[in-house]
Amino acid sequence: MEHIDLPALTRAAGTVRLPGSKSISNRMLLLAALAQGETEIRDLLDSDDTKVMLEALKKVGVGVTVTGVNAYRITGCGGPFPGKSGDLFMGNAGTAIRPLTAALALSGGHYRLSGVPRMHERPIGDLVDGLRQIGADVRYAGKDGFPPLEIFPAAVKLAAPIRVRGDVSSQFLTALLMALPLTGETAVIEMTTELISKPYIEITLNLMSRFGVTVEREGWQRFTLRGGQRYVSPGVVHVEGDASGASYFLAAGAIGGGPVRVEGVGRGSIQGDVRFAEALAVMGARIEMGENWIEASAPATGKLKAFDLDLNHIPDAAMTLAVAALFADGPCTLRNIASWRVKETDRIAAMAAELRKLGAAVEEGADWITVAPAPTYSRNAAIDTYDDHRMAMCFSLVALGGVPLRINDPKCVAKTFPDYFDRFGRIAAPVIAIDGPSASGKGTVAQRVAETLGFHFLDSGALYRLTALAALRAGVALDDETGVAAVAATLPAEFPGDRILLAGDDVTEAIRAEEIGVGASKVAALPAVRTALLERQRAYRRLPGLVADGRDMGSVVFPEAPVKVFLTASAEARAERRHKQLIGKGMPANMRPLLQDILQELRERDARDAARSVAPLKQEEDAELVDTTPLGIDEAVAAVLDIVRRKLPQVVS
Ligand SMILES: Nc1ncnc2c1ncn2[C@@H]1O[C@H](COP(=O)(O)OP(=O)(O)O)[C@@H](O)[C@H]1O
Ligand SMILES: Nc1ccn([C@H]2C[C@H](O)[C@@H](COP(=O)(O)OP(=O)(O)O)O2)c(=O)n1
Repeated sequence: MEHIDLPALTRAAGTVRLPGSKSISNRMLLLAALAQGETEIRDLLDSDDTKVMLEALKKVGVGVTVTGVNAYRITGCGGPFPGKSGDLFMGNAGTAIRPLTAALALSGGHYRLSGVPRMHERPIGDLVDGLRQIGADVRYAGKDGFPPLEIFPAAVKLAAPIRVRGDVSSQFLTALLMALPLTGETAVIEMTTELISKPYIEITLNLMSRFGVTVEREGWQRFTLRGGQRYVSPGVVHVEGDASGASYFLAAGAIGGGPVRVEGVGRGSIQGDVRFAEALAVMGARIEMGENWIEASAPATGKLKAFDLDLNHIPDAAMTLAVAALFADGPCTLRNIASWRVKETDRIAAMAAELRKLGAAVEEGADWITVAPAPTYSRNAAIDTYDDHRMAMCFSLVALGGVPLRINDPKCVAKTFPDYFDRFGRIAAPVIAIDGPSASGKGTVAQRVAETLGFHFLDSGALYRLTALAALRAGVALDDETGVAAVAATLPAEFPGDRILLAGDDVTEAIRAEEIGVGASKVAALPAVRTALLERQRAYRRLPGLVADGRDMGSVVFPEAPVKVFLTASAEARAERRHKQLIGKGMPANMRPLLQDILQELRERDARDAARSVAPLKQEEDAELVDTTPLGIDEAVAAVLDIVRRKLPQVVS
């Protein structure tokens, strides 16, 4: 069985940009397709389900243009689909087949809808019944009540209210609501059973109103769509981040100190799961919220509080609380979570079994679970995930309590969050930041420390050197800020083994040339260049940890680094090292700069790196000074490892 081993972690801090919400992505695609005008959709989720929707829309005559990363222009039909026939493959995308069935049934064409075998086991009968009540001609091509479906043109009549069940899936109601404006007539929907997952209907109503169609609602029983309303493109729309996915990172901030900020959901969010932040606040976590972001930090007291909460409104995100409960100051009870029993797995049973492996005392009932924290937890427990993405994601948080563990079958996160563990590493992997002037030994020491600890290594100077070299090769002047920033943003660099490639060309040696060092120092003074390289550097933060060397590792790129070292040496010692390095490389004496010239150039570079307006080279207040003037390489490495041992005792044995 594949697995991932998470080390004992102590601190989580940083920023995560969330992937787009699946529910919102597919609703927006359909509404944009039915609307009059062009809609620019930004931050669309890149997943199997959205691909299915995009392909289907193209087949029935909707204009789809890719305008950027996760950005599309949808040319709406201003009414029913113009393509009057089509064979549409829906994969296993519930959020595509349900609303499309309704919209196609009202488009006056002949269509077939099918999917993977599992899709043909997922019920759609309540929706088909609803559509048949208004005269739509939808037939089962396989088993009654399930896809595949065949749809024929039919005359629709809306005289009587449409009566549908609400207790199986709220997606049937969503599908009808989104499609009915195609008729142009007044339509009424009445629920025959209690509606579940109301927050999802709120999302539907909210998005419909953004496209100009309002629904009158009497409680959750009766919905009226007045006739004569049409969808009109609102122009540019952004897909919110996935709020359930946000819960892991917010809990990470609450358990691991924080602050952890998620971007893509916030006060303006229309997803019910943002209320997870309220539950964390009940646990004492400090929560801040903006229109489009939420930030979580540990309680001021340092200890999370026990809770007893009804979590019916946030069943998915609530799983995260069951794991956070391990670090609370008393037993925690999660109530009204019966739906856990019928999700990807029986989540109550699965949660109880895996929490017990860690040593927590767990009690469970039909629709509740109580987790009593233990003073210490078993190390290196192997957690099973039951093919349930949320089990894998929640249990990653255990590591932040300083408890190493194994997570089996981690790839199950692909269902909603394929790069979850990379993103988790970007807020939780410890960073050792080593900054200092040229030839202080940063690169040599950082690399050795990384090898000793088994950590990843970032030579940030190499990125500035690559930028300078790439700019020179492209004929871009090194003081052309916009031009060089564009080069930096699209740097075609690769780092196979010990080599460095630029557009496939081996430049490992070329970027070490003195004139490229000077060029690097010049382009590094341009703010737009620094911004262009920022995220690229942060992406190096991965588990089990990172050693990063440069000028602003501790101040700008990884300000939350738990270990910050300022490595320096006298200018004379550094000039001498560079001189020796050149001799060591076999540079002939007649081509070698004189020691005094190296010293002069080094002083000029120090001055430029320290005087620039953005991210100047300086010792941060929380960085420890290591002066290597009197030290050999081994001693310098030992000095840094001593600091790591003191600050991160769990990573050095
Ligand atoms: N503490 C030290 N004592 C002597 N020489 C050193 C020491 N640290 C590094 N060096 C040597 O100095 C040169 C420059 O070191 P490097 O790691 O490239 O510095 P930086 O990355 O800070 O520019 C290398 O040849 C390296 O072997
Ligand atoms: N994090 C960083 C790393 C390097 N730079 C700039 C400043 C340096 O003069 C150049 C080259 O960096 P590099 O670390 O490769 O240079 P040295 O080996 O220390 O001479 O890039 C920076 O501004 N910020």
